[in-house]
Amino acid sequence: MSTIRFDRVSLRFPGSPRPAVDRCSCEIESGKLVVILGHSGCGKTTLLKMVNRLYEPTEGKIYLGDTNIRQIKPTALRQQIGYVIQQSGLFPHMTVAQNVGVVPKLLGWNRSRTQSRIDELLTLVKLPPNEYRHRYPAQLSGGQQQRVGLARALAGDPKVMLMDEPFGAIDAITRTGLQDEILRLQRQLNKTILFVSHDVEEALRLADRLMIMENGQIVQYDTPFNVLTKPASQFVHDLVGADDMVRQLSLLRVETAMMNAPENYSHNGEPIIDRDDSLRDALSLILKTGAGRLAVQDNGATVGVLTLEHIRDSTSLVAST
Ligand SMILES: Nc1ncnc2c1ncn2[C@@H]1O[C@H](COP(=O)(O)OP(=O)(O)OP(=O)(O)O)[C@@H](O)[C@H]1O
Repeated sequence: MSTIRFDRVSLRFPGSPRPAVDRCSCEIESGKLVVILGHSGCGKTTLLKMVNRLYEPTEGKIYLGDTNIRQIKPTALRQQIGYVIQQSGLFPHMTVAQNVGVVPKLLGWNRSRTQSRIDELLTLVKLPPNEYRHRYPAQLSGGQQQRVGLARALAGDPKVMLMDEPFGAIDAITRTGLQDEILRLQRQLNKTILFVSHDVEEALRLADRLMIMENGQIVQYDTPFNVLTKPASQFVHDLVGADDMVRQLSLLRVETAMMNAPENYSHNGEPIIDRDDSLRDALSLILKTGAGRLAVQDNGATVGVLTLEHIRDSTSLVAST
């Protein structure tokens, strides 16, 4: 089990008047992507760094599955947890292949297993191994460096990934592409991911669950849809921009409002939309084609249907808050 559970976790840095993380309790379900969202200084990174024991809580406990992480040696723990940070953290004097091979080497894998894992991972993050294997980090763009950082974090096949503003320093267009990659990879790999962001659009786009933090505390932990439609406080409402409907339609994914396809559903020529597309895209497709409903697809398979009513239901919920 790769559930992460925080049990009344606090951390007060020495000499600080108030805790950076204050009595946080919550459970991250196995296989979910949870985005920690909040203003600068609210404790996001501090909470994240306690999971791989870069910081130790001053109170409370953190469990990985059923095990209190204090019972796991930090080095062993970090081999089980992938870690991606903003500035990729690649070793500049090592090639791409050597960087990705760091954890397999630590785990004592032989040369051929390590090499094939490196090629598999570079292919997974869309960097053709023949072209990129021998390059140094300085010979890559910022977005490519982050892809290598991601491949490196995935190398030991960890069940848990910690990602601390991994795309924070990347331009907006590359960033959207990398977010798409994360969604695609997550469908394929099903990791438990804790992802820190202070970008609302990124958070709403990626998260299965949003963890909203304010002054070291978790003030709401829910799906993006519920956070937008039922913000727990004025602070959350203002943070996520809960009264801008058009913006919300462009941020919420089709899958948040669709109805799952019935078991015997067969595609009948309806216009097709991807489950990761926005509700705004879906609305314009309905208006453009005049279709009664859209077939929602994932990798060519129909997984749901979406009608104007589904979209209207989601916006009327928003409007009523
Ligand atoms: N090593 C440290 N020693 C003392 N105080 C710290 C330390 N690291 C962080 N803090 C303080 O703890 C609080 C939370 O910091 P943290 O880095 O977790 O915030 P954050 O939400 O990740 O912010 P940002 O979005 O700016 O990265 C801040 O007030 C910060 O100044």
